Amino acid sequence: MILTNVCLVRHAHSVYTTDELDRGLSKQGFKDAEKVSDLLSGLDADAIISSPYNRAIQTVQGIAKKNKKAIIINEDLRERLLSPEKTADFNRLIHKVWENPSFYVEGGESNEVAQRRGIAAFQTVLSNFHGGNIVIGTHGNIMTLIMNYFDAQYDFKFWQTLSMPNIYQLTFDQDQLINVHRIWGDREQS
Ligand SMILES: O=C(O)[C@@H](CO)OP(=O)(O)O
Repeated sequence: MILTNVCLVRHAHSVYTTDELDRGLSKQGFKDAEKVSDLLSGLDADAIISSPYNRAIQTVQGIAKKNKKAIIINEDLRERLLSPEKTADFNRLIHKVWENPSFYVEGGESNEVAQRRGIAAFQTVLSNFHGGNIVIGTHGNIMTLIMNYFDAQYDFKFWQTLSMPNIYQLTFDQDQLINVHRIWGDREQS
């Protein structure tokens, strides 16, 4: 049996602004990104991949350095776009998109649409690095949607429990998810 391990890393803390692309980690975020590197230091990573958003890149920069790997940017691992405008009622909208997978606001992505592009990217990574250890720097919603595709227990409630950062290791036999292990533990909670 040839197993592929994928560590999905939800980025560390970043102070929210509408600048999705460039805003980086906060002071606490940088501290926690070091803990991410420590926790993953035993992993002999074959590839470090990231969303193009700075906060995701900065979270996996340390582990890329340790493994002497350049970070591969994958646009389709960016966070799902809830709305192109700053939404006045984030809570209402996030509930709505998770209640109804095809619901979207003009210019935004439904759960179905975001999951489709996240999964397409994820499956390409799985086949390109078959049998390897992969680290992916990404975001809360798109990470939950990817995990949800393989196992429905990863849902809105799961997303609500995800701290910044967080790390889940998914183990695959071919394209079958056979194990999920949370690597970011209570000891590391910030
Ligand atoms: O935008 C952010 O900093 C937060 C919002 O909660 O996380 P994510 O990128 O995982 O959506």
